[in-house]
Amino acid sequence: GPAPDFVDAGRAVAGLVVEMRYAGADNFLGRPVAGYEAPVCLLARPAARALAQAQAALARAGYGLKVFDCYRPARAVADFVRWARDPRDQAAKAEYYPDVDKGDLFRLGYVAARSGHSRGATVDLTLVDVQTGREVAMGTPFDRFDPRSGAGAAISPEARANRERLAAAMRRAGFAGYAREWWHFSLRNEPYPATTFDVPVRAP
Ligand SMILES: C[C@@H](N)C(=O)N[C@H](C)C(=O)O
Ligand SMILES: [Zn+2]
Repeated sequence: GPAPDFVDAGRAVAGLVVEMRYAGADNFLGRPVAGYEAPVCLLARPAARALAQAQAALARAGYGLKVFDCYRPARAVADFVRWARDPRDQAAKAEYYPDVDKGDLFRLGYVAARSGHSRGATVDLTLVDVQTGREVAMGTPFDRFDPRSGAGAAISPEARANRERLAAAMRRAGFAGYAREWWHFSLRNEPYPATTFDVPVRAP
């Protein structure tokens, strides 16, 4: 199909912290994921623009955004699916899915077999304190596949306020959250609502 109009959000969004977890080994597979050839955050142009709006609004309150995943090629999702079918490989279980069977991650909605990330307008992200550069408390770490990562979980008042601050900024910029994962947001008005892309993640 035609090449999507993706931009490097690390360049397009002033102050954005980029930590592409699936390009390295610190993720729920415990190894780099297929299709991530460079640790860059690619997003469809209107999604990058909306992210810049959220980042600018948060900056006025002393916060910034750190992204963990952006555009995700279809081959990366296929890698997730293959990995989930191999019960012998549990390298990252203790850190990422201590209380769920890896074979249930799709059925429980923690990982999608057809992901909005592959359309280039979905991001996984958290808040950082601009002064210290440190991530704020969110109750659970990114990609902890557990009910405590979802809406209505019993977490500290501080973590609840931080989740709400992130969600409010993203909402105002045009993104919708996801009830099971505090870090996952999709642009409501997607430029490619019906296209799953598979071009690898490379520095543009
Ligand atoms: C795997 C996790 N970071 C995520 O993005 N989950 C949603 C459901 C997805 O895979 O689209
Ligand atoms: Zn996500």
